[in-house]
Amino acid sequence: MMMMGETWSQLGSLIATSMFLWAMFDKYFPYHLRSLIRSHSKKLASFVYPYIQIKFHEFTGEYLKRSEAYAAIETYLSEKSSSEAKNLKAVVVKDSSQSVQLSMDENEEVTDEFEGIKVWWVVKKITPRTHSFSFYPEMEEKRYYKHTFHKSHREILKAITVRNRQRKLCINKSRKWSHVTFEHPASFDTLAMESKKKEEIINDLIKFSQGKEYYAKIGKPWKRGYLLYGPPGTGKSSMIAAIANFMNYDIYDLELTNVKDNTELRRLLIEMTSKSIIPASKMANGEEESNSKVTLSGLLNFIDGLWSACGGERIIVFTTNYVEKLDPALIRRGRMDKHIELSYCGLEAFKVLARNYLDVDSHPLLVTIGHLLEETNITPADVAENLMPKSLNDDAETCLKKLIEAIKTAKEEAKKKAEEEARLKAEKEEREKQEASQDDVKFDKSLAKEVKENGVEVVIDDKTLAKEVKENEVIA
Ligand SMILES: Nc1ncnc2c1ncn2[C@@H]1O[C@H](COP(=O)(O)OP(=O)(O)OP(=O)(O)O)[C@@H](O)[C@H]1O
Ligand SMILES: [Mg+2]
Repeated sequence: MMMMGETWSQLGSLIATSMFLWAMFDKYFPYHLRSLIRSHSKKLASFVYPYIQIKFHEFTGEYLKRSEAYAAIETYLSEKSSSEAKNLKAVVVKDSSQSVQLSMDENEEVTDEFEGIKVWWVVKKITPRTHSFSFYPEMEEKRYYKHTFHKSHREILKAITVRNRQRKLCINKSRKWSHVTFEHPASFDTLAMESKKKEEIINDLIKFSQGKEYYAKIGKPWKRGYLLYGPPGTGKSSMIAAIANFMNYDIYDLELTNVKDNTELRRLLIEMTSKSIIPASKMANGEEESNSKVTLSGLLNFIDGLWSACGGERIIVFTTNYVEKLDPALIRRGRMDKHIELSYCGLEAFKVLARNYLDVDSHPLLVTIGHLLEETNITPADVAENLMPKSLNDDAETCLKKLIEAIKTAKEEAKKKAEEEARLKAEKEEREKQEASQDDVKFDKSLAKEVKENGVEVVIDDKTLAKEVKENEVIA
């Protein structure tokens, strides 16, 4: 640590000397010689100071908002600095806890290792040179964290930054995309579904992300369509978030009812960046199509055409609660390459939720719940809701018992619903039967009337009618 500080101060004086020499050169050397020296001086500077520095200022923007990056670094370094740094300051955390957090004092330096790369952090303070009197001199001081690393790591850090870059959630409002930071915590780890199915999806995504050359070779656009289907609350939206997080993609949540016409749709689609995912859904009754000038099938057709012309990887995820009601043309392979069913909660999915929500890996009640889940249709959303502790006294066992009760209730309700449906079905069938026989009577009566008007005797049964008709024909 000391060594680093010393090296920097030596470098500082070396740079000051070169600045003086530079001014001399600038004044006395001819232009072409100056430009030659300038090009070499860059190499020299990077040779004598082979480090890259990044500053994170505490206050940013027009309204001097406290930077989230600065706050995050402060929190991150508070633990490190309390064991390493000699000069610390105590800050009261402004949340409900009102706890005290130790952070680095000005000019204090902390060494850190990031993915095997040595980096240094130092906090600096700028005090403005002002002659005016201020009641709050500390308000005018500006702090920043300086992050230093060797320039040989530039590429690796760049790759890490890309990997950790913040994802965007874009929505189309008043003809343009506007975005907020996408911070959904869903991941494949937290997604409740069978591990085999999960692995299959992950492998598919990895294969797709590595497929740039392959797609180019087979002459297909680098895009993939997923169809997620299943009842409400089975994790379709959660899976879209997990895919975006896993792939590091931005989400373009296209609201078709906000799109004026096809020209606007086309422009919005072209403006989408690479590495993006577009969710689309269809309601069962086609409601969206009546409200919107552009339709889902229109969107899919555009995507087929437009995305073929733009490079870059893109995923479209289509979700529905009613796969059986979809037009097969919408979900044919090539458009929706992989069809994934999200279903009611089974034992394996439940175990993911129990680990997530209660930190429970094994418990005697899991067997009971497993049996109950086999006999009952309950969504992961309902299971999750029941697993969540609702009061300070709720421990894992209380929550599991609550879930057992909820599954039993759901089972009971499903039984009642099935019985009710069976009763309604029987009633309907009975009604239809009666209506059919009334129709027969009506038909017979009108036939009888007609026959009578034509001077033929009333006939009731089919055989007699057939005979009568035959005879009439013969007479005719
Ligand atoms: N498979 C799952 N794994 C983890 N959590 C889930 C899962 N399914 C549902 N949940 C929980 O239930 C909530 C609702 O789920 P989600 O929004 O993903 O359902 P959905 O299938 O998209 O429903 P809808 O068809 O109504 O859009 C989620 O926020 C999550 O907490
Ligand atoms: Mg959803």
